[in-house]
Amino acid sequence: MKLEKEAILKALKTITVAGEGKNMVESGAITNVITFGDEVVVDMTLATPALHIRKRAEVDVMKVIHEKVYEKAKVKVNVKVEAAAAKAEVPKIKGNPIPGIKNIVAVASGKGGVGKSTVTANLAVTLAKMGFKVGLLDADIYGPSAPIMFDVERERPLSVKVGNASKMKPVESYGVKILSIGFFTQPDQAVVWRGPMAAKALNQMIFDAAWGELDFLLVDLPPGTGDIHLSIMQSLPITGAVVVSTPQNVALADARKGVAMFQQESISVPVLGIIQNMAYFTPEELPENKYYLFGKDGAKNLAEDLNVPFLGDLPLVQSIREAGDVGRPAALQTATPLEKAFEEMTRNVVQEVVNRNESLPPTEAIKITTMAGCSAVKK
Ligand SMILES: Nc1ncnc2c1ncn2[C@@H]1O[C@H](COP(=O)(O)OP(=O)(O)OP(=O)(O)O)[C@@H](O)[C@H]1O
Repeated sequence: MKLEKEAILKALKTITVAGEGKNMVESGAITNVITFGDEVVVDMTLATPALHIRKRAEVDVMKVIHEKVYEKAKVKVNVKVEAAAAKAEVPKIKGNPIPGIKNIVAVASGKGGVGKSTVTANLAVTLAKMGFKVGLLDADIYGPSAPIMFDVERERPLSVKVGNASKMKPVESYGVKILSIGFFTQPDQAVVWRGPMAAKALNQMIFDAAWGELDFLLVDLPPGTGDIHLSIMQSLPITGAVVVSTPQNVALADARKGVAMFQQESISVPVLGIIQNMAYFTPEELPENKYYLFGKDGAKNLAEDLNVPFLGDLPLVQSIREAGDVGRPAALQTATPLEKAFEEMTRNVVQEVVNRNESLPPTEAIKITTMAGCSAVKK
């Protein structure tokens, strides 16, 4: 099938970029269309840096070409954001970037127990396998699990000299530098943290630590949308947030709140996307069979509904749980379908970080000084 440029342009004239009156061709958003056989490359330039609008425009272009021109067309959309327009819309940067740390990615979940820490651990080792320098800050004050998941329960961060200062050296496992609130508590003791105490401990793990050069610092947040989340967002210029959810309705309702927390005007942390954990159950002996125990595609539909990227499905399999319990994240098992699933999810996260960094300036560590900021989050 040979596609005609004219037919593609005609189809593109039927859609608009969100928030713009004219169609994509007339508004000048489409800057070039090239066809080769059944392949189409569409170049677009958008005036808005908003990730969800870019994503929507990309999806709309693909959809309209498939619907109106050729359903099997191989479509590639290159989106550029006009820098001048992008700068006008974003706030001034006044946060404290952490020297040496390029990207800070927060991993959150609305509901507890959906596999946020498991996903973070596997994301971390997959990034490390891909050659990135990775750190993991386990900020889950209610149930720090990184020490178990990385088999470093008995280790403690050592003190090292950096210049004249004494700094905490993260514990390293599988190529990931780790600091966890669990290194400072007794495993069998219930620790009740007051907000300011927890914030102080976290601040030390962030700023009094010798993280060195990192491409990614993943922050495993506690479940929910509470005080501690605010403390972290006040302290850290977070590049973006990933929200983990299962497809189940109760988890989705909380994931929606999680996304809303990051998108609050007073917080404005870009949401890189949603990961669907426990998307389906696959028994080890019947790897082709999928059972949708918690419902099908709930988190995927939520991502679409909220106009945020969908970052991938992870199955519910016994080996993920076992690997977590023995302290060797499942993504380290090579040549398995699971490794592939973790790699795909990780590639999507990296791609969204790249997209985000191309379209927005660094996030500022937010300043919340009034109770209004807090109550807004608890809505
Ligand atoms: N895809 C999966 N397949 C099998 N087991 C999983 C999967 N994801 C998570 N688990 C298991 O589910 C349990 C909860 O996972 P995890 O501790 O990662 O959740 P969490 O959301 O971080 O919980 P918390 O609310 O305590 O922070 C663990 O036992 C973990 O091994």
